[in-house]
Amino acid sequence: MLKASGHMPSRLGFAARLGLSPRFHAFCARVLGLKHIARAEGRALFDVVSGFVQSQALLALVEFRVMHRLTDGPLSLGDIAAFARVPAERMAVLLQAGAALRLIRRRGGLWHLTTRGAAFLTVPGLEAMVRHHPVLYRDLSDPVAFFRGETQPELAGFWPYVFGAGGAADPALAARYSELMADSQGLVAADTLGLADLSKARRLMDVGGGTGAFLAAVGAAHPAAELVLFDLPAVVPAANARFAAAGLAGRVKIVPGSFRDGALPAGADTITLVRVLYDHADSTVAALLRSVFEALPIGGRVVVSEPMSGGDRPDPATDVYFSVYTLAMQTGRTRSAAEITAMLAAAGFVNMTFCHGFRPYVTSVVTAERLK
Ligand SMILES: C[S@@+](CC[C@H](N)C(=O)[O-])C[C@H]1O[C@@H](n2cnc3c(N)ncnc32)[C@H](O)[C@@H]1O
Repeated sequence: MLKASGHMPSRLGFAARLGLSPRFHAFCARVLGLKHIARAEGRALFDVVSGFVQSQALLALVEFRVMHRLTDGPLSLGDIAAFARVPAERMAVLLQAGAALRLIRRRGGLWHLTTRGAAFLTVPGLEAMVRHHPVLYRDLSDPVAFFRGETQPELAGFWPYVFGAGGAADPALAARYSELMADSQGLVAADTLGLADLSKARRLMDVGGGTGAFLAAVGAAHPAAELVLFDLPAVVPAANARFAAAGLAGRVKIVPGSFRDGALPAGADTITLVRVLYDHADSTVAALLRSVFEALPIGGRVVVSEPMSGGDRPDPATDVYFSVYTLAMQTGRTRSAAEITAMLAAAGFVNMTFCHGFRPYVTSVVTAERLK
């Protein structure tokens, strides 16, 4: 335990040395201006300390379908306790927590849905993500052993394709993870199309395109582009139905295959990799980027879209959530734009551009060109 009044390592920065001094904290608590900063910092610190309880309270509200039921109108504590089959005094604690998280609120003795609670229900993929979290939560139950690499995370089994095409041979499993991905693809597609100008793409191939949600969005935004979907054989059948429903069946070619097992099909002038790189180890990504380079013509362009680490400026969303999530997957890694740029350069690409995401926890984009 560090004693503030005792010896302090001289290599500590000035701000950290101040932060370790109880006298400095006492001083801040007395001085107007500094007092507000100290309180805000204290709150932020407590949010970090209590974050796991917040997310478990949210999961309970979701599993009891409290917010869903409130979309039909306000309800009393007794009604909610009855349909959730929870003793009223315990449900009162959960509802109070939900109100503190601004997901619901109490007015006139009844519980109502708030704008934030309604947004939670309507943002595609958010509820599915929360319901999927018990797996990640179990994986992190012993964080010391987890970070030492002494555990066998369950998440690695949830995303079996990261170990090779054979891992995704089970159609039921493939359908389960494809659904989770497709649910959240709406936001990713909207932000990717806002960050990268794809208007010049004549033939666009989406590698690791899942069930085609991104290509459907590209097809709607760019009616003249020809579209190609490349993904594992177990994943692509579900894409047919999506393209037929979107009236895109005639414009999309589906190519089943694994980018680990050989060259990518040539012919596209633009190749997109949406939430693909962060699933895989550096060696797999290096080989994939080289295959993308080989498949593109001179003048061709690659577009990488996924949540990225903040690198030198750590990002509270991506560097905590996605970095730990991809670590639990065992093969994945949440890379910064600088790391992705360096890997693109190593594959032969030039003219890299980085478009910082509007919502970095949804996606950011790096593009690059093949010029020789
Ligand atoms: C995280 S999902 C992203 C799906 C989609 N791009 C999206 O953003 O919703 C990764 C995708 O890469 C595909 N994938 C993984 N390994 C692959 C491989 N070796 N060859 C082709 N596709 C692969 C998976 O099947 C999956 O559809």
